Parts: sequence; C-alpha cells; structure tokens
Amino acid sequence: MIQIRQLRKSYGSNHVLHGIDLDVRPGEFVVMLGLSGAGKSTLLRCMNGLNHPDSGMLAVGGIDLMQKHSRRELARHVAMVFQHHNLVPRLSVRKNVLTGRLGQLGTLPSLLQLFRTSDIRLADQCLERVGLAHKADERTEALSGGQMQRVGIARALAQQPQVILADEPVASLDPKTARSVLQYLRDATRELGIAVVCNLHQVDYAREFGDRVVGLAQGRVVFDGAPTDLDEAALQVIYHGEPQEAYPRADAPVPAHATAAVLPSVPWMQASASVGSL
Ligand SMILES: Nc1ncnc2c1ncn2[C@@H]1O[C@H](COP(=O)(O)OP(=O)(O)OP(=O)(O)O)[C@@H](O)[C@H]1O
Repeated sequence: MIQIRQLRKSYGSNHVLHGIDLDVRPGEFVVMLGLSGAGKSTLLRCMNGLNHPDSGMLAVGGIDLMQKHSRRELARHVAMVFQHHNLVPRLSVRKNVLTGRLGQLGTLPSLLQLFRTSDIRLADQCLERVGLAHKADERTEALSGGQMQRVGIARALAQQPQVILADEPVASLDPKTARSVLQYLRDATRELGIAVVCNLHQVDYAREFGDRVVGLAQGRVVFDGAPTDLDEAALQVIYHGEPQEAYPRADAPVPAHATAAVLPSVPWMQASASVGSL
C-alpha cells in the first residue's frame, strides 16, 4: 500500500529526511512518533504529494509519487486528516463530508457540486461510521471540536481511499475526546482495510491505538516495531538519540486484520451512476 525506499528530502541546505525505508500494509494503523522537527510532517507531505522528495522511491496506493501524477488521481487513493480538520464551518455536516467526493466527479459536476445520490448515501454511511449520522443536516460550526474531527474522518472515508494520512489529528482535543476520535479512525480503517499513517506526540495513544509504531529522529527511522516493544529504552532512542541497534525494525509481524483487503471488494464503496444535486 505504501512503499518507501531511501527517501531523501531537503529544504535548501536543511537535510530533513535521510534515506527513509518504510512499508505499510492494507489495514495497518501505523503511529509515527518523534521530536518536533524530526521530519514526521515532511514525510507525510511527501506521501500526500505535497512535497517532492529529492531522491529515493515512493509509491502510495499504487501511484509512483516520484513521477508526474495528477492531484485528482492521488485524491482517489490518499486522504488526509488534519490537526485543524479544515472543514467549512457554515456548511452542513453532510456537505463537508461530500467535499471528499469532489475528486471523483467530472470537472463540471465538481464545479457545480452536483453529487450523485450514491455519493450522498456514501456520505451518510461515513457519518454513521463515526457516530454522527444524526448531525448530517446541522451546520458544522455548531459541533464540538471532537465532533468536527470525526467529520474530518468521515470526509476522508468518503474519498474511499486506500491510504489515510493523519497529521496530529487529536493535538487540540482533551484526552477522553482524543481517544474516542482515534478509536473511530482505527475501527473504520481496520474494517475497510485502509492503511493509516498517523503522526502523534502522545506515546500513550501510540501504545493504545497503533498496530505498529515508527520512531523518527533527525530524519531517520530509529524504531520500527510493535507498541509492546515501545519501552523506556526505545523512547530514549526516539526522543534522546541513544544508540539504536537493539530495537526492532520493519520485520514486525503482520497484525491479523491487516489483510490484503482491497477497497473495490467493500460493497458500500462501489459508486452507482444516478445524479442528484445538493
Ligand atoms: N516548508 C518548509 N520549508 C522549509 N523548511 C521546512 C518546511 N517544512 C518543514 N521544514 C523544516 O523541516 C524540518 C522538519 O520539520 P517537520 O515539520 O517535518 O517536523 P515534525 O517532526 O513534523 O515536527 P512537529 O512534530 O513539530 O510537527 C524542520 O527543521 C523544519 O523547520
């Protein structure tokens, strides 16, 4: 689902990523930890096509991101969940979720926001997955921060992506709400076989929600293993730059649910052709 080999990225003379190797499988929830400035967001932005790497190999959802590709094509495979959810406050919850479908529409329907009835049905199913079906017609600005983040997740699911990239999605939420948001994200992606890479600063959440934890320090992968291997010594490696030889690498076992599930086999993810407008 995600394949990265010897990926390098610099901003001018600032060498940020120094040869990253990483594979993420369908249905796997990978939490990325690391100090501020370690390069986590830069790596995520490379995976989302927003940053162009200097060298190496990077394929996400079958798209070779080292080559020229269209944003529309990428949006069919990769969705983002942002720290500040990036919703339109005055729009209804359903319309915000439907914006996740814009990349799948033709140019004219996309400009006119002419959604198919199947898109509307899909948006409602996505809202149901995050426990917000009853809020579909409300204005988004009336929701709490945690609810807005769940709408952001529903919008990402509505893209029917193979990969979701989440950059500190719970940074501004209280611990109880944050756990509930991560639970919704993990459950939905696990059931749908979506690969997730989620940047977090909270080690507790990494242990609780990650199938696998990747630690980045100064642009290098210094830890890659199961959450149960994330002991004090491993944290020293990630956060204090201690030697790394003793730590597990990418040969961590595949979690039972991380199967080769592919999205077209998920019934509700198949679009029909009828057209409707909102
Ligand atoms: N657009 C940019 N232009 C120039 N330098 C950048 C840019 N984005 C990030 N950097 C630099 O790249 C390095 C890594 O930043 P990055 O945001 O990837 O780290 P991070 O691990 O995500 O940090 P945080 O946890 O604080 O978000 C930093 O030195 C930062 O200043």
